Amino acid sequence: MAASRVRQMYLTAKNAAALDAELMSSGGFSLDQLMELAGLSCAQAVYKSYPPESKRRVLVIAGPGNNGGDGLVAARHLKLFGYSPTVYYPKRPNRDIYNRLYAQLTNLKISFTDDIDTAITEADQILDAIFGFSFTPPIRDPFVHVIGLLESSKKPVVSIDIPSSWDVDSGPPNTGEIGAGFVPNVLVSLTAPKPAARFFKGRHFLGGRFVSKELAEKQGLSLPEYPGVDQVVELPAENEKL
Ligand SMILES: NC(=O)C1=CN([C@@H]2O[C@H](COP(=O)(O)OP(=O)(O)OC[C@H]3O[C@@H](n4cnc5c(N)ncnc54)[C@H](O)[C@@H]3O)[C@@H](O)[C@H]2O)[C@@H](O)CC1
Ligand SMILES: [K+]
Repeated sequence: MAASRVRQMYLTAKNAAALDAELMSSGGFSLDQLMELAGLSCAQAVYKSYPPESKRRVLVIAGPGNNGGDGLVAARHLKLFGYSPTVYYPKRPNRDIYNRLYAQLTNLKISFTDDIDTAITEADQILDAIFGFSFTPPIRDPFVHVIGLLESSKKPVVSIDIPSSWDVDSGPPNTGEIGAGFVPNVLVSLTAPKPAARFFKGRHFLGGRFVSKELAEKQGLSLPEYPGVDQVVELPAENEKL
C-alpha cells in the first residue's frame, strides 16, 4: 500500500507563488477574481476584529504588488461596510487591474493621501497591504519610513497575508533590523498561512476561499472548513495549537 502523504497547513513563498499560478492556469481563475475574493476576506476580517462603530477610520497602506491590490479591493468593501477608508498608495504601477481598482475607489469618493505621518495619526486602525508572499528583504524606500511608523504607532494593525517586513519563510526581522518591532494585532493569511505565521501570536484568520478539496490535497495542504457563507475562518492562536 502506498504511504499517504503528510498534509500540513503552511505554504512557503515558493509554493504560494506556484499555487497562485496554478489557480490561474488549470484552475481557470482570473487574477481579478482571486484578488476580489482575497480583498473581501480581508474586509470581513477587519469587520470581525474592529467593527466600524469603534474603529471607523481605516488607513489602507497599499504596496506596489498584488498584496496592495488586495488592500484596494478591501478598501472598497470597507466603504460599503460603513467604514471611512483612506488609502496611502505611494508606488502605483500603471497596470490595467490597479488602474481599474483606483477608478472604483475614486468613484466611491475614497480619499488617497501622500502624507503618511498625518494619515497614521488620524486613523483608528490600519490595514497593512504593503507586501505579501513576494517580499524579499531588505525593505526599500518609501516603505522603510512607513514600517518605522508602524513600529512606533499604537494603532491596531491588520496585516494581509504576512506582516509586512517579515520574511515569508523565516519570520520577523532580527533585533535592530527594520520591522523587528512591527507586531500587527491581526493577520489574514490568504489561501494558506505562510511559515512566518508560526511566529504570530494575535488573532489569525484564513481567507481566500478559492481552493478546492482536490487542489488542497494535490498540494499536500490541510485547510480548515469555512463556516457558512463567511470568506474567513478564524484559526486557533499559535499557543493553542501546541
Ligand atoms: N493565491 C493567492 O493567495 C492570492 C494572492 N494574492 C495576493 O498577492 C500577493 C502576492 O503578490 P505579488 O506577487 O504581486 O507580490 P507582493 O505584493 O508580495 O509584492 C511584490 C512587490 O513588492 C516589491 N518588493 C518586493 N520586495 C521589496 C522590498 N524589499 N522593498 C520594497 N519593495 C519590494 C516588488 O518589487 C513588487 O512590486 C499575496 O501575498 C496576496 O496578498 C491575491 O491578490 C490573489 C490570490
Ligand atoms: K502585508
